[in-house]
Amino acid sequence: KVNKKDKPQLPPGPPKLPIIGNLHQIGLLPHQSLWQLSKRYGHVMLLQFGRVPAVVVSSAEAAKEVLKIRDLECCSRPPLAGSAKLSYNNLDVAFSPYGEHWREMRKICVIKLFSTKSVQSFQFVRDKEIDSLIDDLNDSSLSAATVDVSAKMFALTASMTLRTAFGKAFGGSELDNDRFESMIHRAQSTLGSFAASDFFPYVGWIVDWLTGLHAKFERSFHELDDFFGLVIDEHLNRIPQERKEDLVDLLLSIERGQSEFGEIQFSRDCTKAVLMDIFIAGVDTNAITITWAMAELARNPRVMKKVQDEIRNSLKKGKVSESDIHQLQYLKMVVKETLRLHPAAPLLLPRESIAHFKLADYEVHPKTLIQVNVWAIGRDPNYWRNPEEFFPERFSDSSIDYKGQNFEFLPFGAGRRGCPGIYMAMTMVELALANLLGCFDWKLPNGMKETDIDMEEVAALSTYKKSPLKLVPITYQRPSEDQT
Ligand code: HEM
Repeated sequence: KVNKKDKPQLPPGPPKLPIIGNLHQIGLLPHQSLWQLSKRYGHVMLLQFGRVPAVVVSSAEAAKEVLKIRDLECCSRPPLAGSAKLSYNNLDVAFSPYGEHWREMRKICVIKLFSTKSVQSFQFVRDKEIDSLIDDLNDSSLSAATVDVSAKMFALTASMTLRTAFGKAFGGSELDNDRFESMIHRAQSTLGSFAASDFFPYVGWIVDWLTGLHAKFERSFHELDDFFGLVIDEHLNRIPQERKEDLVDLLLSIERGQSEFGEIQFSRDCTKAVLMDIFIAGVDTNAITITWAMAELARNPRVMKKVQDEIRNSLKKGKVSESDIHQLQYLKMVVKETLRLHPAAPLLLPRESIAHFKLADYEVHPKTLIQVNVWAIGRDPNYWRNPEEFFPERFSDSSIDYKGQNFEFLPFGAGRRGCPGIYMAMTMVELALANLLGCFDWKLPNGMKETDIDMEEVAALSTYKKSPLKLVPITYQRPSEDQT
């Protein structure tokens, strides 16, 4: 006889329907549906997505257990159809399961591609892109034109990433801006899709064929693959004198065995899979963060003025450069506050347990999908006073940072699978924002009030602002005594 007290207890969760389990309870914004469910069933809850058990974590304490104390048990990724397709069968970093391949690929990212030294070596790229952005916005200011900030920020981060990774500008000959943007969004939506084959083994693929999801995955894969193939061919055919080393050159040298990373077979597909990660992780997340920050500032004129004053008074010059950013403490708080309310990946990337373990006294079995709702944790009144308010001052005199040590604030995740691109991301985001705010004042278009700014979200792999943010830039004229 087993005493009831000694029986392993599974986490609580909502009742489920036959076959689909709880899938019907996940709406278009899964982080919000899961947040509502967690209010009823607790900060560690168990759901069933078709045949797959899923544990959803919605508190800092449980997040710490998953991402720190039990990191090793929780650091794999589930085999999902969309990500497997785009990552050349999980040859990349972000979606590959825990193991030797992932460890080596991650090492390449941390030591080579996204290291401080590598990011700093591309400062000239970011400088040039900021110059063109400022010129462009000055033109809009002259004609008092309304600017689509969301689209501009996408173009900016796409150009910065493309030129860093591929040595080529956004809107090059093969891909115009619109095609490039839809290619990225299609890939995002492929990676963020719920495929029937993910949750219904053996039969789900039939549903994916019938609904056209399979064809969507194939299309997205082929357009990315063709693009990467073209870029790689261009690099291979370049005459040596024209070479200016970018991330593709680095990956090709690893492929040729000309580097210290010899533990895995680094094939052409590995190169393409890492390029896919850089694209997907690097472009949209940064653009989304800058756009949310601008939307919050446009809604909060007090904060907008305070951050502009900081930039203009402490730097006493027009364009802000990277070496100036450390002086802008309030700007850094604005970025943190944006990441708290609008983490680009509100449920992080999905994890999968690889062993049996206990979480808050509940049993978790191997092969359980694990989702950490950092969006809900960032809005939890247990950790944040007036959590819905955009109030960057909450970070002054506080050591809370986004680097994965403070579990109430996890926009980049934490632990072994935490984001390795934090430095690259923050360099781009802070530089772009400092220049948007230092060089321009921002007005709302005709007759619009602050409260009219729509903050609705759309979820794909990342969660972005549903309606594009439209604002009118006005070039800031520095008072003449400051012009030195
Ligand atoms: C504001 C910008 C960004 C945000 C909010 C962000 C957020 C995240 C999050 C939440 C994860 C999953 C962490 C986890 O599972 O614990 C992640 C993973 C990752 N990010 Fe970022 N990221 C950003 C920018 C970047 C950039 C610029 C790069 C590089 C180009 C990058 C590369 C990656 C990679 C490769 C992974 C997978 C790591 C792994 O599975 O080992 N990210 N990021």
